[in-house]
Order: sequence, then C-alpha cells, then structure tokens
Amino acid sequence: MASVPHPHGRISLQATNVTKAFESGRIHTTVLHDLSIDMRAGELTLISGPSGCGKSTLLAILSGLQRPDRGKVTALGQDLGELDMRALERFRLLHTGFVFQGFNLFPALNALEQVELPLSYLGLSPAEARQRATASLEEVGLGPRMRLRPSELSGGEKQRVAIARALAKRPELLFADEPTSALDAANGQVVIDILHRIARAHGTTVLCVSHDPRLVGHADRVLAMEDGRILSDRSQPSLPTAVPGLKETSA
Ligand SMILES: Nc1ncnc2c1ncn2[C@@H]1O[C@H](COP(=O)(O)OP(=O)(O)OP(=O)(O)O)[C@@H](O)[C@H]1O
Repeated sequence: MASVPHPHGRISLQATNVTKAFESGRIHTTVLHDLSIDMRAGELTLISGPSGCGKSTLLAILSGLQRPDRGKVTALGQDLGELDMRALERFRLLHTGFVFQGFNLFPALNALEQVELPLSYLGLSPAEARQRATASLEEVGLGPRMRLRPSELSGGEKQRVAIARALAKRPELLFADEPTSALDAANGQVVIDILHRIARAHGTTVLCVSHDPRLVGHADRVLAMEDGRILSDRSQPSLPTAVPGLKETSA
C-alpha cells in the first residue's frame, strides 16, 4: 500500500450540497441541509455544535461510513459516490483512521498488540507491523507503557492507544468523533493536542467533531454547526502543541 501524503494546505476532503434525512416511523427528519464544506491537509478542523445538530452524521458521510441522500463527497480526489461498497471499504482501509469516544480497545490485548492488529489487514509483515506500532505509540508518548492492557491504563492513555492505532496505518484522513468526552479537562487537552500535532507533522487531514467548547482554542479551524447547517467557519492561529512526554516529529 503506498499512501501518498497530500500536500499541506491542499483541499483533501470536500462535501458539496450534501443532504441527509432519516425516517423513523412516519417522522422524517432532515439532519443535514444542503451542506457544503471543504477541509485541508495538515489542518485540524473542529466541528462544534449542540447535541443532535448532525455532527456525527456529517463525519460518517465525509468518511464514507454513510451515503448522503443528495450531494457529493470527494476525498483525496475520489468521488466516494462512484465507489461500490467493496471499493469504499478498501478506500477506508487504506486512507482513513478513526478515533471514537469509547476507545474501542480489546481488553485482552496490550497496547502494542492493539496497534499491530489492524496493520496485519494492510498486509504488513509482523516485523514491519511491530516497528510501525512501536513508532506510533512512542509518538503519542506511550513508549514506556506499550506492554500494558487497557485495564492498566488511564482513560487518557487508552485514547492515546486508540490514536496510535489509527496513526500507525498512516492515513491521510483521520476522523475523531467526540474523542475527549470521556476524559477530564487535562487529558482532553492532551488528546486534542496530539491530534493537532499529527495534522502538522504528517500532513494529515484531521476532522474532529465535538460539543466540548474547551477544544475550540486547539483547532486550526472551527466550524460551528446548528440544525444541520454550518453557521460559521473560522480559521484561527493555532496554539503551540507541546505535549509533555511526546516524541518530537518533524513536519
Ligand atoms: N440512523 C438514524 N436513524 C434515525 N435518526 C438518526 C439516525 N442517526 C442520527 N439520527 C438523528 O439525526 C440527528 C443528528 O444526529 P447526530 O448523531 O448526527 O448528531 P450529533 O450532533 O452528532 O449529536 P451528539 O453530539 O449528541 O452526538 C439526531 O436527531 C438523531 O436522532
């Protein structure tokens, strides 16, 4: 698998006139209204907004997990609507990483094994998988703790394992759905700063959705969403992302 890094600043992910509705019995709810946005490589974009405004649905559509009813999603130059289910799955495997609120770790595996496991699906040899997994865990500051299982790690550390697992695939697109909501303020800040550093260091397009207002200052760009629409779109000078214990990587 050769994943070519998308140049920093280049538009890498785009939604054009996307509409999505759900039917529940006789109730028809339009969750996304003719929404258009684009995101750039090397940036952390935060989509913030109240519960139920459509953030997770938008993330699912942008990542190819769901299809829009109308409109188009272009990821890394590929119109996702042109891909059948199998091709879409392959696209996601090769190019995307996900981080979720609940970490989604296997209780019986240590941190190193959690990160190695998905690399086998990419066809990496065990030696390559180990080398990549180790590098990713070191990058998120967990080098010394990589032999520990989830029950032996704090919430913040578990989320860092989940980030390392996504990072080890070297995805061009990294999606995070409420990655800090199970964490206290300090750990939440470390997690968002790690995601920010990944965008910078690897040219990754990082899209994070959250209703946590504390994250706003840590993103390159903040899209405020309400009732299925983008209300404001603000780029901002980003804060330094020095995280104690993290390995420095060059951009
Ligand atoms: N599969 C589905 N079937 C029916 N309704 C759905 C489905 N998925 C989402 N919805 C509805 O769409 C609306 C938006 O949901 P979504 O999860 O995208 O919002 P959100 O902004 O991410 O909320 P939260 O911050 O609480 O996670 C909600 O009213 C939800 O009930």
